[in-house]
Amino acid sequence: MGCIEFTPSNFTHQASSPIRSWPHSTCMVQRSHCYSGVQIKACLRSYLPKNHIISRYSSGWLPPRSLHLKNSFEKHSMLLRALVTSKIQDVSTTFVIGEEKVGVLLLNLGGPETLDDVQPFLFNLFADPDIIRLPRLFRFLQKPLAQFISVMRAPKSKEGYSSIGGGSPLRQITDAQAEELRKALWAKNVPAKVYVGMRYWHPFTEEAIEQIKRDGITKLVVLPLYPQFSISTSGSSLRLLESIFREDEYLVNMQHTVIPSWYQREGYIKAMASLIEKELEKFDFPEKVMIFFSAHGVPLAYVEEAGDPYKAEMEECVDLIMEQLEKQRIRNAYTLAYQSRVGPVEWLKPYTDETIIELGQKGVKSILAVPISFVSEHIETLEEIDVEYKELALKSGIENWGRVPALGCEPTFISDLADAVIESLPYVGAMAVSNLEARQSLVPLGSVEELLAAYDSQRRELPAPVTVWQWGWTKSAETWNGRAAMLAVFVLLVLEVTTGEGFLHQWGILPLFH
Ligand SMILES: C=CC1=C(C)c2cc3[nH]c(cc4nc(cc5[nH]c(cc1n2)c(C)c5CCC(=O)O)C(CCC(=O)O)=C4C)c(C)c3C=C
Ligand SMILES: [Fe+2]
Repeated sequence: MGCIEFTPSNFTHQASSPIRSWPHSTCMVQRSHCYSGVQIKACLRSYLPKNHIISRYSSGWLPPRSLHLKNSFEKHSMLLRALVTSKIQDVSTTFVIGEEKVGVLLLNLGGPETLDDVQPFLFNLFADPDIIRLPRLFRFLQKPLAQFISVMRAPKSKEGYSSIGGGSPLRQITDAQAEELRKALWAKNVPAKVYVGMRYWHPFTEEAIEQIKRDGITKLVVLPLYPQFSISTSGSSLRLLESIFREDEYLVNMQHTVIPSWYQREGYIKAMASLIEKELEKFDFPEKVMIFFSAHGVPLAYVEEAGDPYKAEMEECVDLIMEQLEKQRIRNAYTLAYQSRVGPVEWLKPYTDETIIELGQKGVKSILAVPISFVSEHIETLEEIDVEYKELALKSGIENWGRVPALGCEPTFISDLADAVIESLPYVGAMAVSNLEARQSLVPLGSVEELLAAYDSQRRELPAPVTVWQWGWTKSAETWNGRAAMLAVFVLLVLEVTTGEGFLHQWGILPLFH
């Protein structure tokens, strides 16, 4: 076995945190393929930041997982790049045991821990312009509107949360995932610290960032806990992070990289497939069960007008899981639908509830629901799927219902997340790869700013706000609730202007117009 050796002479591009004692690193590249030395050098050059020196090339061999990628040097060079990345164990260790301190920031949504938290949690959610984006002229209404909607929705949301034990389990599960990820990283010789930053509830992203600063982290891997990217989830968290980074001198100089989505990773796909296989075995006739992937929806306009890659990533993710199941000789029928829509605008279709009814009408007797857009149990698995959809299915003629648990701390999954972090380490602080490379690489990476620019290059407006909300759990209430909401917002505005008191004054917005 030969090896490729290279010496990263000066990996950093920011003078504030140089790696002063980078050792001579050796990277093994397996060879069973026809690369020429020139090709491998070219490949390494394309992967490494410009100032890296490839000190010596001898030979290498490629591992089996590359063999299906035939005939394309471009593909091979990508693969080789990924291999180089994943094999640099000694370099990764250098990141943390040298003068650098590596942190991993897990981004998640957060959830109310008690019933009293529900309304303020909802306020934070609806105050997010990536959830409701008002036309520029009406931006000043964002907070009053969020206050209004959250107050109106809170009673029904509370019902939901009280039925699952009085609060969201999200914090507890995410903390456990962080701890398991930390252990997995240490077991792989990467002694990093892992932080949790929630978008809408404690521990808020701001709190995590404060801790990161106190700990003196110099290199940060940002890992949203959403397998697929959506403007409304990872995008929103990253946008917030971007604004925090911009305003803080320490953070501006801290090197970071982002793993924007990871639904395509082998470990994640295998973990999902094995959970599905295990649940299928609980049915009397496993091969007759319809595998029903149920993803959280987003308004259709996010995908069609704002360019959200969520739907495409979701569909690809389902295909990959089904391919994996096929390898495990499981060839069940399957379908993908979208749940949890809010308000009367059109969301991604088909809708989960309508699809369940249709399947019942077509004579399907057994369904295994697979929550696919989130890796923790939460209100929408524990209440919506386990209670509402199950009930609907049974009413629609489906006799057998099962549900795949969320991944949580499943070891294969956590170990794969750790690998994703390790593979991303050489990118930390390196000049970002081009958009093309980011899209093709096994772990697409880039800085927060570049990522957001790639997804939202012209800062296009997200679709018109969903101003008409449903705040009941039932769909039939939508229209009237929506009309009432519009009327109430109108009355609210009239009162504000005529009395000089109200939400806008409270937030110091309206005096601007006096
Ligand atoms: C990938 C997952 C999610 C997407 C996409 C998403 C988009 C999205 N959500 C709302 C509105 C609400 N979401 C709520 C809770 C909630 N949302 C997700 C995930 C995604 N949301 C999770 C995991 C949770 C549950 C958190 C928990 O506490 O367990 C809620 C609050 C619950 C309720 O009252 O129904 C709202 C409201 C919109 C509008 C949106 C896309 C624009
Ligand atoms: Fe949501």
